[in-house]
Amino acid sequence: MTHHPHLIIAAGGTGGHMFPAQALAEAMVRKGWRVTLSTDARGARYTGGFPHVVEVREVASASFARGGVGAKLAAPFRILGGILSATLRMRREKPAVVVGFGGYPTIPAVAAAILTRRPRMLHEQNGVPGKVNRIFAKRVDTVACGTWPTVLPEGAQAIHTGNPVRAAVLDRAGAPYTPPGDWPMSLLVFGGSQGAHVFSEAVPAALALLPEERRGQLRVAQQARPEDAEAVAAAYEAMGVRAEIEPFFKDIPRRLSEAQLVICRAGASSLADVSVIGRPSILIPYPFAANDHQTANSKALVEAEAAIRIPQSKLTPEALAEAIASVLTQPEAAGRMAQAALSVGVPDATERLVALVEELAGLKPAKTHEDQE
Ligand SMILES: CC(=O)N[C@H]1[C@@H](OP(=O)(O)OP(=O)(O)OC[C@H]2O[C@@H](n3ccc(=O)[nH]c3=O)[C@H](O)[C@@H]2O)O[C@H](CO)[C@@H](O)[C@@H]1O
Repeated sequence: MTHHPHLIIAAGGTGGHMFPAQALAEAMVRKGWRVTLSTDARGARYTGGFPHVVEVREVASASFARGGVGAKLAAPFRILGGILSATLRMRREKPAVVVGFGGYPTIPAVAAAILTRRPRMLHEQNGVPGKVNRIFAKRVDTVACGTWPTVLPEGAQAIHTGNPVRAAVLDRAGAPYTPPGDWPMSLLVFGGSQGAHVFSEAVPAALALLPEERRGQLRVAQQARPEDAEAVAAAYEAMGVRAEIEPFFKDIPRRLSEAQLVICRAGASSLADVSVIGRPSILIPYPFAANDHQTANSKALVEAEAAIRIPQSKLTPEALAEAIASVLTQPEAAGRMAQAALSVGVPDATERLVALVEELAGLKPAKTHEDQE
């Protein structure tokens, strides 16, 4: 019987953690590894997208943040129980590597890897780590960072891998950018996976301030929550702007590649998409994200002068209109922004994660920090 190295991937039950976990799982399965996913019931629902050879191991979900008083009191015991059974199992199984992607459901597997001294790493998607990754950051061999720089506890071993993006984004990586000119200009507006209510008022109000002839050249595609869609469509129609309004665009990669300007939040995957394809952007970080991590996420693009950041507290129609006009009326500057975005993008994030896993398993010589860019 051939020996397949065993990778345990632990990921919390939200798209933000699951998506990069899935990208790594697929790549490792292709390499002939046996992959086990450790997640909770919520995470198990995402696993439809995982390669079927991945074995899903559900852990009792025990978040301190959710549930009633009874659930909160029981949470530490459930977590301890989870750690204990994961530890006993890991002692038997001796996985080659354990990778945690963040979230409460990763506690048992990552803690067990620490207790049984298995090679282990974390992947942190955001510029400020979530609670669980912050606790474990110094007790793993490596923290692979989706966002660079990432604020980590002192002493943690950090390496920049970027956040994996989907195949449809990679197909358009660095697609030639058409700077704004006299032809129709496309403006793409989207929130995170849920959409952003503020954009439904702010963007039409900003476009209303642009000179009429400029407005006439615009083609807007805007993600809006279902309850806002009608009002947004009516606002654009009233000012003669051609607009497509959808609750969720399935073809964001194509739309990004065709956009002259993107207005979005600063979620980790959104920024990975924008920077791998390479488009100028106006970013309005979601102000209630834990530890304001979206502002941290946007740092690299803003410092590279690829993006204009407007804090939500300063998001007036005037400020947004000024930012939009500054990109759309300066084709050369817009072209430079698109190029600068590419310098932040990491199209080979999945390969970088794979290389780290192989290195931890002792299958590849360790890279020194100097080898990194
Ligand atoms: C509100 C909140 O706390 N959001 C968090 C959540 O992001 P959330 O999952 O909301 O947002 P992300 O930016 O990470 O991902 C959104 C993904 O959906 C795509 N998309 C979006 C709109 C659309 O119409 N079609 C479409 O395909 C985007 O291109 C992107 O690939 O997890 C991320 C990763 O931990 C964090 O960085 C975010 O801060």
